[in-house]
Amino acid sequence: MKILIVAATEFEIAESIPFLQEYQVDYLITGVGMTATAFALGQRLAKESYDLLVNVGIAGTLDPSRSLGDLVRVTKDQIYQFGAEDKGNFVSIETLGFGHSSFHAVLPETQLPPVYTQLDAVEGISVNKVHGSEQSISELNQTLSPQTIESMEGAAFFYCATQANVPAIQVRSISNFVEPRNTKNWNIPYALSKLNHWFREFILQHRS
Ligand SMILES: O=C(O)c1cccc(C(=O)CC[C@H]2O[C@@H](n3cnc4c(=O)[nH]cnc43)[C@H](O)[C@@H]2O)c1
Repeated sequence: MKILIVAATEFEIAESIPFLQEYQVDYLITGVGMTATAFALGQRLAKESYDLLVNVGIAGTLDPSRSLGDLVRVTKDQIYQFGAEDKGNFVSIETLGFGHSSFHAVLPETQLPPVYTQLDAVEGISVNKVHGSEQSISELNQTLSPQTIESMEGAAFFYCATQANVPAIQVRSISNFVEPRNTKNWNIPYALSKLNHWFREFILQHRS
């Protein structure tokens, strides 16, 4: 099975690049955000065929019961607030009739290994602006499930995979809580160490 590992930045998968080269697993660095992700992945999928796309990265969580470094599988991801404002109300892109905002993981026909299936399944939102104020976070808490995670790429990744009809999964390691901005509370090195360990194990289990 031909796998493509997709990450926003090289930094996020740097410690595993020698491993990916040794096991001849392709990887793609897209750049941060939905636009960069869609362009880079769209270009790659126009040239190469894959059996499974794996989006890996870090994320914030709304869930106070989580620990930094927890790994989650994202089964559904939405482009957050994709639509229009109508005075005080939000009108979704679906209601406007211009498309979709939510996209899903699609599993391949062959069973994925326990290292994936045993992860907690959560929903994600993809944003252009990381939430970082009491007011905007309180709106999130009123409208989303408490387990929701936030990234800047996930929905674009699922969108591309859906358009290209390729199975795709997304796994994120929690680097921070979605809270009023304080990056001193983030633990990116620990989250990345857990993430890299996870996807190396995923590749090994998947091959055996
Ligand atoms: O503002 C800073 O100083 C800062 C320092 C390190 C990283 C950032 C990011 O915004 C990283 C964005 C990057 O990581 C993902 N990510 C991680 N946590 C979140 C989050 O709470 N909300 C949205 N995205 C997050 C994201 O997918 C990007 O790839 C800032």
